Amino acid sequence: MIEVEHLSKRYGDHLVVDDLTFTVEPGTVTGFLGPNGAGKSTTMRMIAGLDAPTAGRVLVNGRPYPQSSRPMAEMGMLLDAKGIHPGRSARNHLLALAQTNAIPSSRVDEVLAMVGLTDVARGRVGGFSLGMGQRLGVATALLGNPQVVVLDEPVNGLDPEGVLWIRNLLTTLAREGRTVFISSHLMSEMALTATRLVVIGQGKLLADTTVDDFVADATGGWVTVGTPDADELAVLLRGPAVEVRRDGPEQLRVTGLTARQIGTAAWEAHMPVHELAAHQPSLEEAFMQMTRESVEYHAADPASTSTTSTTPETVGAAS
Ligand SMILES: Nc1ncnc2c1ncn2[C@@H]1O[C@H](COP(=O)(O)OP(=O)(O)OP(=O)(O)O)[C@@H](O)[C@H]1O
Repeated sequence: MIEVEHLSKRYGDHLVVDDLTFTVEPGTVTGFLGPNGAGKSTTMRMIAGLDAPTAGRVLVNGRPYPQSSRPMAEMGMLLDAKGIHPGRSARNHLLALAQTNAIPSSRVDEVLAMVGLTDVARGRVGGFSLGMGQRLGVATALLGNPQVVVLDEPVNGLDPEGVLWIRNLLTTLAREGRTVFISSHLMSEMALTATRLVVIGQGKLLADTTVDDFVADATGGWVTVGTPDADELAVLLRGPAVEVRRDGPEQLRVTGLTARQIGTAAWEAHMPVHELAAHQPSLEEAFMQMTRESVEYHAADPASTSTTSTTPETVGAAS
């Protein structure tokens, strides 16, 4: 379990993490979301004890992580997959870590097999692709068979097969009762992998909920209604908070009412309905809605910037 309690981090006059409190429970994959610069990596670094909080604290399995006597068995982390010496082989990198952490060397071959690097384990890490480096980072995180796994952007650089692999791996780790905390910019991936979400914006907690509730709470859903009485039903349904749009000769798009309310209204008015389909916003749409106010780096409208130069901020568009 990871307990983040009133955690803050200030760099100069910039409050990068602002009084964050949340708990990451064992047995589930929890996604960590926020626009660029929201403070996710800084929070993960404080969880790892790599950055000292300005205020508040983080407990990993009940105590500050730097106090752990068996750190690699307590928590495995992937924070920067590039932080491995390029001249070393993957196997030697893992062996060195195993030796200094009292981990049997047989575990090295085990994790190499788990991440699919057995065949290239004796090759120099400097020659690895981004995806291979990412796999080695995951192998490093899992070396101590940790109870808590924290991965910053684990999907980065992985091909579709790799994405599927990491999704299955994370789900299996959670099913084994471990605490799994991952950040990702890929919303569709997060929707498939995580069951809980912690969302932050400008360092502040915006949501700590399940993926299902996060999407259900977002506005922007609509109901498609198919009926030969489209004009009459549109008149019946329209109201101050209800918008009805014609999508086809026998099709309406209704916002502001549930499928159940529409079905009941049509039935009471004796109007036949041959299609009634509720559309929920995607996780991506829900995320954009929630974080719109706290996005630090907005992409400029291309139409309005066609004659101006592009600044670094506009390149780093919010994802
Ligand atoms: N060592 C540092 N010194 C000063 N400012 C920093 C430092 N580290 C991070 N920041 C600032 O803190 C803010 C949050 O950065 P952080 O990397 O934690 O965000 P993030 O949510 O991980 O972003 P991204 O999604 O782009 O990776 C940014 O404005 C960043 O410039």
